[in-house]
Amino acid sequence: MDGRLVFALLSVCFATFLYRWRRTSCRWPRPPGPPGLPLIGNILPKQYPWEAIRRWGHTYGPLIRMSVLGTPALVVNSYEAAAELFEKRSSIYSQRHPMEMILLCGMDGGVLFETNPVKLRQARRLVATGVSSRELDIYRPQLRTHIAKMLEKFLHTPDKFLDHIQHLPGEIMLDIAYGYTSTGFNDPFIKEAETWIRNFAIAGSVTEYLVNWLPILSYVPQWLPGGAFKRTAALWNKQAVDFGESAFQFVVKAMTDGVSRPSVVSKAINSQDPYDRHVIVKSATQMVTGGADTSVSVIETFMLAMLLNPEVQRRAQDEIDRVVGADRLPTYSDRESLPFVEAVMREVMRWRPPVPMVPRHPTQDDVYNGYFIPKDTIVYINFWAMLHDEEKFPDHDKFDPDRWIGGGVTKDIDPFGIVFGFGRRECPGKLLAVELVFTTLANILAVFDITKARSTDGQLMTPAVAYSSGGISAPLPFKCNIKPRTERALKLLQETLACES
Ligand code: HEM
Repeated sequence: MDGRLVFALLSVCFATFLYRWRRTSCRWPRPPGPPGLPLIGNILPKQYPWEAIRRWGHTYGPLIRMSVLGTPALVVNSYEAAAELFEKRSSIYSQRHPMEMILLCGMDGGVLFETNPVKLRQARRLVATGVSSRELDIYRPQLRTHIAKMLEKFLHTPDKFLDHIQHLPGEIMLDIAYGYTSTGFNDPFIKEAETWIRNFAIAGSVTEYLVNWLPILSYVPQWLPGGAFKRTAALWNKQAVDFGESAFQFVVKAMTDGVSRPSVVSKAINSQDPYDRHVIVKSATQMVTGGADTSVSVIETFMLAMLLNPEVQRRAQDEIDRVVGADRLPTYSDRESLPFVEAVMREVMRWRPPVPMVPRHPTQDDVYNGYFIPKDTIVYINFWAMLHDEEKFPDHDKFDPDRWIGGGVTKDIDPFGIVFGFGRRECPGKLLAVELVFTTLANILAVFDITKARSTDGQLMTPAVAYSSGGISAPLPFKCNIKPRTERALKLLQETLACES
């Protein structure tokens, strides 16, 4: 080999070594963490990794260092550390890189994973202004109609209640994002959206795909054994692109034909301050996925909690009967007058937060509490650990809305201040989510009793509290009995439906 080439190579190696040595021999220690296996590092349990990491916190404290297949990661388990890093130091901790599987599936960019600051600002603006409190006034009647229609489905096919809940937020999000009205169960567009939502949740899971921790695997050809994930990614990529494009084109055509309805996308297309087309297409699809599965999980958790805690259900229903009366169904404007229903909603979010952890990527080296956090570490915010902190929530795994009655709710324990994230990347759909969830919960309570179902041999069945372990965690399928509470409640529902139609 040419001597100059050897010299150049040696120089590069030496410079790399020096750079790494300088960073690792930095005078600050790294945060503590569980010892890992050589090369493999730490092995995260496939089920509920956030709970395992919460328990590690008993030994290692609020910041936990891990390494998975050579990729360094840090998990923030406490509210105090999260508020400091993601709010006070948000200029360092507001970046989110797409995981490798998300990249392979073409689900990167948009509001969730844009790394270009100009496009990210556009994307945040698009969603934040699209579902601001002013815009919600426009969408409120649609929201109520969708909820009333779901209650009607509960009435006719109560055993399919999980399907009905699954469809509700997706239909609302398609309506708000694109002005699209679903034609029912077999609506092809809804099906496309649901496929995209499902694919997205799996691709973004911390434990589902090895390539998310070992990006070099993305070079494995599709046809090799072990390359199946590449075939999956190619299919999901096509589905993601097809869905984003057809949804966007639906709005463009409706606008051209003069029949478009108010929507986030039509508002963005008409904006005086123009948006990049890609930003609109990707951010709108991510709004659908960001708003759908999260809200589904919350409503399903509510059903499970009511089933398992009949006395809580009765107290919430009594409050609605007392405050709202028997002449109408509850609306969002009743929220302040229904403190126990509010406490139920708060406890649902705390007990089983739909998004247990999210990743961020510091854009520069940092030191927190005497610990060194290097720039390229993936930093996970463990919302689950914050909401299951035994010191703040005694008997933390018990569903107990009374935690929220009578005392002040400080920021460090308020689930509404935690489950939607922190700082500049906080969920931009928070207002919509809270309104959607509150209105749905209050209306279900007003119209229906939720009780245990019976098995074929007549025994009452108590469902297990078992959840999926993807990026968004939701109850595994369970059965329950849904019956209208009174003739009066039924009549009110029918009147509401007639009025909305
Ligand atoms: C109960 C329902 C919901 C929960 C628990 C939830 C939770 C979250 C969380 C934890 C994040 C990440 C925040 C962070 O990094 O700190 C997020 C981001 C996001 N959410 Fe929500 N969300 C919900 C509903 C919605 C709705 C209805 C929308 C519709 C507009 C939405 C759209 C988004 C978007 C677009 C992002 C990405 C923001 C960014 O990365 O800058 N979410 N959400």
